[in-house]
Amino acid sequence: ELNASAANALVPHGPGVVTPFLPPSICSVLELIEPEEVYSGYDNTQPDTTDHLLSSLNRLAGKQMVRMVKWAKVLPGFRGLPIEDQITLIQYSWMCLSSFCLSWRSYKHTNGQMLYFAPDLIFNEDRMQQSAMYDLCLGMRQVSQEFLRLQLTYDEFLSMKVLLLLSTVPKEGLKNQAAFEEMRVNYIKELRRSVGKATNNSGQTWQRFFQLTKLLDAMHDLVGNLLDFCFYTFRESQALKVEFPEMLVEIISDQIPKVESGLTHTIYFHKK
Ligand SMILES: Cc1noc(COc2cccc(F)c2F)c1-c1ccc(CNS(=O)(=O)C2(C)CC2)cc1
Repeated sequence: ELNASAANALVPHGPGVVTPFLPPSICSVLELIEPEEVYSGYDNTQPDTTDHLLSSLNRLAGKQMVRMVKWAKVLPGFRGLPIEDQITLIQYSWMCLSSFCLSWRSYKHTNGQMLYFAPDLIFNEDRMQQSAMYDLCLGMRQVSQEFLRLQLTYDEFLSMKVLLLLSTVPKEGLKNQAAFEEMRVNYIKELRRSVGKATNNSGQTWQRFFQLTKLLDAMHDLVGNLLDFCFYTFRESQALKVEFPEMLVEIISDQIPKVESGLTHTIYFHKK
């Protein structure tokens, strides 16, 4: 259907001369709307105590969330969903999106050696130990090392990220389930196109598509553990002296009862 619309989008300029007007490709829009990197404002003069590290991560997450919502609002197809569904999808997937972007930055900037939360907040081994979530950090680092092994391309990363936004839904379904499913199918096609470009449409395309969809499934298991840690830290934030910005308080308070009463459903590409 893109070809048909592209064909009749040919703009005639006088007899016989036709200048093709092609709508921007989805991947070029995704590149355009991708948010800039965010600084954490980490105070390096302070000791790397657990509460200082985690409070700084939370401040950074809050800043990232503002940009994530702005990104979703200009994401092709997302505006067409009912506002309640937009809020639900962002609320259910924010940790997954945040972690996936962390893996990409860690891959791009440190070749998967460290966790590149922000240009001014990079976790080496010591900080991972100090953060009280060493295993979670190792899990995230493994994802970025998988990006390195696969030599994940930017376009593959961008279409995979949209699929993560569209992977956790209410068990009882969204307000407009059909519009959601159409959007999801379109971004699966977009991922397929990006993989085709990365493999020069060789026989490797389907194998790579299989590997990338396996990687997306693996994100959910890691993020489930992250959310558990998040909900625990949130509940004990006073005792642990870990600060949460207003943006996160809002999202987490809304999300905890839904996750803990089993109202959320994660869409996997592959059977367990
Ligand atoms: C910012 C940011 N860039 O990536 C990520 C997600 O990835 C991880 C986050 C922490 C440890 C990991 F190993 C991750 F991989 C975030 C992020 C930071 C804080 C919170 C909410 N706070 S929280 O309770 O979950 C906590 C972590 C402070 C304890 C949510 C996301």
